[in-house]
Amino acid sequence: MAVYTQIGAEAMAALIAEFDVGQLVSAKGIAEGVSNSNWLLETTGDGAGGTRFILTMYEFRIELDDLPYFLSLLDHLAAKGCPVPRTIHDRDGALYRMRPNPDGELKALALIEFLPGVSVSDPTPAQARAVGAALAGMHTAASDFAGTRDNAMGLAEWQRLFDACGADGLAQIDPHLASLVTEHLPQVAAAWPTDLPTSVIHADLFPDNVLMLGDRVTGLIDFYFACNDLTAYDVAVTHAAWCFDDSGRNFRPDLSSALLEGYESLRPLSPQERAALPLLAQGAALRFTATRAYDWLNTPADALVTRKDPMAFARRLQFYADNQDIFA
Ligand SMILES: Nc1ncnc2c1ncn2[C@@H]1O[C@H](COP(=O)(O)OP(=O)(O)OP(=O)(O)O)[C@@H](O)[C@H]1O
Ligand SMILES: N[C@@H](CCO)C(=O)O
Repeated sequence: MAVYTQIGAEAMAALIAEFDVGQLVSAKGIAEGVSNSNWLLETTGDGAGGTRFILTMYEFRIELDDLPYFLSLLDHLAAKGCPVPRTIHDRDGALYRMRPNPDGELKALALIEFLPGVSVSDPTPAQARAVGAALAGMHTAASDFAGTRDNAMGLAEWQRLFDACGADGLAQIDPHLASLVTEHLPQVAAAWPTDLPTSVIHADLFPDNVLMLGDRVTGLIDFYFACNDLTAYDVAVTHAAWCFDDSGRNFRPDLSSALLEGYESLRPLSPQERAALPLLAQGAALRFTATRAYDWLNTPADALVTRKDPMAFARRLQFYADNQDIFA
């Protein structure tokens, strides 16, 4: 569940009155997600258009200084026709508001447009193709976005997270994990490209961050890892997230070709980008192995969240290292 902070009906109505969206009709906490508290709101809907909105209270992990980047990126992409929720500005034009939670801690809150659709758990090639095209559309549409943000989840951070886990911690997860990391991380780091095109990237485009109706992408959400980095790395992250079963044991070549075809229908990869994909995909697998391993060891047993299996991405790492020809 992800509603960490309770907001009473009167306080919610008063908060919503700060936006030109009509009066509050209902507010329901959303169970999905782990980082923030989210509510689905329905209003009588006057000014800003629409009657359904997502209210997010930023609880952990997000730096306040990064919020203008994330929220104005949504506006930029939505204005260019990408299936991305726009930010509803308050009556003063602000992208977010600050509000004390019941413990008196100031928290940031933002209202964004609700988009229809569901997250698929067993994608078809047609859906993978549509996701590839939506990713390319996003990269292209962001090319004139003025904001910049470094990738806080880049190579140096993977290294830091693995170090924090320690060899013993990694061995607790799986006896082979430490040697897998020691074998691949230095090689990937040494060969990491520096001369490929960069852009705004989503950096976490997993199926649960894509809303779909049939074969159509209706929403790209959760831009809270978005940053400026190698464009092809985002393709690699999306590939790692979409082209295997959850356990990482079974690669799906049909989804892989569909995703890449969809991507290249809008933004063809350069020969250099394509040649780098095997390495970038190993990097993507290392990134999610690192964060999942760290969370595995550091999430208290009574926490509300379900830990995600690091080995699902360690298996992808091994697969990408052993099968570099899949991107040829
Ligand atoms: N704009 C939107 N339109 C419709 N539903 C949305 C929208 N934004 C978020 N949601 C719903 O809220 C859920 C949680 O959102 P989100 O993934 O942003 O939360 P989070 O706490 O940041 O999650 P994560 O665990 O991925 O860090 C999503 O799974 C989706 O069901
Ligand atoms: N999408 C990530 C969580 C957010 O970084 C994962 O599945 O590990």
